[in-house]
Amino acid sequence: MTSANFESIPTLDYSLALDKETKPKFIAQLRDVMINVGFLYLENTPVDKDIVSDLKLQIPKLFALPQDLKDSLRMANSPHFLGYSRLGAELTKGAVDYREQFDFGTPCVSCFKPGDPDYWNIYGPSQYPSEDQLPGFKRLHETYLTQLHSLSSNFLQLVSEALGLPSDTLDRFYTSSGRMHLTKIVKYPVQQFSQQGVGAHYDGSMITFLLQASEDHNGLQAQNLRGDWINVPPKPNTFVINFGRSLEFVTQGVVRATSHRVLAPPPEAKTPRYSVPFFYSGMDLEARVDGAALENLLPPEILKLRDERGTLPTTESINYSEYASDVAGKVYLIGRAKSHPDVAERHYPDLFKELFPNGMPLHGIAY
Ligand SMILES: O=C(O)CCC(=O)C(=O)O
Ligand SMILES: [Fe+2]
Repeated sequence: MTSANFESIPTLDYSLALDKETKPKFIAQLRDVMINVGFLYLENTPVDKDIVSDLKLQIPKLFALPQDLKDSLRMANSPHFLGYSRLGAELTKGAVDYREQFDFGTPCVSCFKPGDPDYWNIYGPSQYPSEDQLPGFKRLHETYLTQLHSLSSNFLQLVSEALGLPSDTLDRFYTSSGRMHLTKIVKYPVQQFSQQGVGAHYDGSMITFLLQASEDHNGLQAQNLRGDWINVPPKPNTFVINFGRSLEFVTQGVVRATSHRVLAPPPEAKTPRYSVPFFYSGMDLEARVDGAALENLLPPEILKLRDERGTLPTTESINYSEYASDVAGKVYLIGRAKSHPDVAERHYPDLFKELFPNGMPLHGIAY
């Protein structure tokens, strides 16, 4: 068994899950890791290695586009919170994040109609540089997203099985085909002084698949049950998987949403750090993912493992607690609005006033 006070991040071999003989071993390892650690490296996935290496080559070119072109794709254009954010535009836990990023969704057409709840407007089309500006990028990235989407839905089934439930149990939160999953392409430039790349937080998505696209950079850290920060260094040919608050809520705390953060590269790093998180976040907008959702389904022996692990006495992350009372779409919108108040002010003025009664914040709330 791994310890909830882990000192390093375990690695799971996805190929074990694809073979009938070895699948039970994989499921047992996954159960242990998702209850005690909430973070893992996944190796031997079916994601095409050539697509991953082509994407890694394209990322510096994406950020090297002229600043006015990047600004023309700014997130404030988009009610779906998709687009470009300049360095320092995002806030986590009351402080500026030193990262520059593009947020994209899996291909999606907005289904929002006037009169719908405002959170129906959070899924919609992405803003890409044109084919002339960055040849091949959109097609490559969308192919990558298709593969990550397929890996996510297969992995979610393994999570259900590791909970001792039928493999399609968690699919009920993702029933419609038109949902959008969120991804970011992120650049953390070298900083002269110690700075947060992104502050301590939980993810809201059920599962996050992170590609650490700069092989030689530390920076990502996960928090164990004692509150210590543990390095999650890049490991070639793997994805880092972590679980988010919606899965923690829906499993009544069995699966750990693990607090994590990124330290910006220090001057000796010399080069920026790049990363690509893919959030399996496109749940049904009206889904409730509170503890009642799977009530009476979770087997007592699984709940016992949770109780033996204990709960977190110390954490620096407190976000996404709204899952206890609001539907998934609303919680997603609140999280996005708190991270990007300028987008919220423009496209969701009523919500902006509710969240920021004193006007545009100098510092964000805990997202
Ligand atoms: O860039 C990373 O390595 C992690 C980013 C992250 O945790 C996030 O965007 O939620
Ligand atoms: Fe995260």
